[in-house]
Amino acid sequence: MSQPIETEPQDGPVSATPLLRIDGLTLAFRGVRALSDVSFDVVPGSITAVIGPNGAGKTSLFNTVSGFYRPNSGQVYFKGQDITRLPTPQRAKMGLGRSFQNIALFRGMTVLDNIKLGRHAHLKSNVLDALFYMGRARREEAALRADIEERIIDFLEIDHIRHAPVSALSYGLQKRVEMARALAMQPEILMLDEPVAGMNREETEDMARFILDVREEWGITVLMVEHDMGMVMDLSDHVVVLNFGQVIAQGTPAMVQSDPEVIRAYLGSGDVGDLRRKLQAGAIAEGVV
Ligand SMILES: Nc1ncnc2c1ncn2[C@@H]1O[C@H](COP(=O)(O)OP(=O)(O)OP(=O)(O)O)[C@@H](O)[C@H]1O
Repeated sequence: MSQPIETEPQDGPVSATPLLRIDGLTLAFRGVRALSDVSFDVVPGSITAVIGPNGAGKTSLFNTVSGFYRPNSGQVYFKGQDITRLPTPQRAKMGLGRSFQNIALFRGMTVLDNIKLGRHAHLKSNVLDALFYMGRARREEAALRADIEERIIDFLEIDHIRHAPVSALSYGLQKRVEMARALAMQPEILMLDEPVAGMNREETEDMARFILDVREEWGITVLMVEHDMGMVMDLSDHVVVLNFGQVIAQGTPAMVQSDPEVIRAYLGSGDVGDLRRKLQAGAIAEGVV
């Protein structure tokens, strides 16, 4: 039985038990090390971003945390419990929700039906549970579910498309529906894999607002992988930088933006994107690289 974990005592505000702790994760594919001894904490109520050049290991990390990959070594703790060996659906039931880099919706189904699918993480799964899960309790849960779905639809401003097939929607709206489905799982932590990839400026700003509101209004902790540096730096409380499967820096956006190793990693990979633009007025101009 795993023991609950606490963070090291810190200066400043009272330290909280991390909602998610990544502890020494190593993952290799036929000799290729995708992750090497990766460790960091996600504090409850935070927005934490994982960034890094192409091939740095971000998706591998997400897949390991959500249970699609088994690490070669290291642990993942969620709410103080070791979930490293737990199957994906059980992680979801515990409150770990995620969206995918490439939209994973049922394209022929309506928006509402896709959102309803999110609830399956909470369906009773064994026979005894099913036998007791009848009558009043069931009706009450159905009413509660409908209420949650309505709140999500309202929150994400997708009422006008609730009966539209997903395949008829713009890319930006599909990403929003994917977020709605993840919220329907009633997660405590929402893992977003490139939430604004492929979006235009307006769609990106909308999504950024929703991510902030998910934290502010719903109290959900957010862990995201994102290439859009402007958004990462604007939204995040904590940024973890991966390069070749290793954590090369972590801290506040201001700290990682001026970290010479981070700048070198991005410049070296050619995957500079708008980091260069963001940094030009700062660290690069100051000659740290
Ligand atoms: N299923 C797999 N089989 C073999 N190698 C893999 C697999 N998935 C990832 N890798 C390798 O692991 C390393 C990390 O890849 P990963 O996709 O996690 O990086 P990433 O940071 O998400 O990249 P991107 O920003 O391009 O999405 C790369 O060298 C990649 O080729």
